[in-house]
Amino acid sequence: MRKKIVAGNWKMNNDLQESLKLFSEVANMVKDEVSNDAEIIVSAPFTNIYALDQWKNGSDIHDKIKLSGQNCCWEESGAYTGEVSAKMLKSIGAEYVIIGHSERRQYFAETNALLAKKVDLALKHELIPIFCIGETLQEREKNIHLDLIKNQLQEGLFHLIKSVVKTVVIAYEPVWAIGTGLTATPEQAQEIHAFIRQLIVEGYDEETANEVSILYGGSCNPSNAASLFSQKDIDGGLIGGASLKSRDFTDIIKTFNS
Ligand SMILES: O=C[C@H](O)COP(=O)(O)O
Repeated sequence: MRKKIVAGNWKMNNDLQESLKLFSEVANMVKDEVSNDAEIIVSAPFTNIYALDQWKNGSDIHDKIKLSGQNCCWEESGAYTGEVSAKMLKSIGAEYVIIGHSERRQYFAETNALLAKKVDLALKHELIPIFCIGETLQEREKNIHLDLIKNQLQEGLFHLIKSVVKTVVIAYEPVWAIGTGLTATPEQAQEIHAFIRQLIVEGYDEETANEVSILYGGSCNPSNAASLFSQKDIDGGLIGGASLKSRDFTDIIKTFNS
């Protein structure tokens, strides 16, 4: 059965002290207020993951919040100045890694073929990829968004065998909704999530499709999370801006209580 997941993507925000403060606030709120079994993930900047893992291990929340990287290199190791490998991430406590976020695709020209290599290395080092897909406004207006999403999955993820693909998390993030306040309506998001699940059925089978968690991302906040997460094929969220405020992030997690 697929997991319910709320993942916070801090992006390039929070220095070390700010990260420790926010993480401990979230951890304490989660401990006191969250009674559901949603998987909670914080995707912090590389530089702060080790310290957050140390803090976590010294606290009583241990496994309640998992750590994630926001990217990893497409190569195992070597002369790639500025890059961080999947193995390095695993060694400092990360259990997940975001791959193919639209900001990486846009600002770093990451292609589906490159992302497929990252997925393979993440899995090799026992990191669960959170594989991001989604269309721009122009692509939606041109009505090519379904083909685009299909390509992103076929080229970036569907090379995996069935037993492996079912362990991966997919995040559907319409680019036009990221950081804009323009959330997809629950119906718009559900339509695409159902389409994604159907593609998994076609590429693999129904059982596999039912195992894969598909998250929604794009201006998700405490006011709209419940209506989004109540959709049949939406298994949680990848949260940007609202994950930078402990109260908002915890309130989003708590929507799985209701
Ligand atoms: O990874 C998170 C997404 O880019 C969503 O960001 P946002 O919640 O700030 O729109």
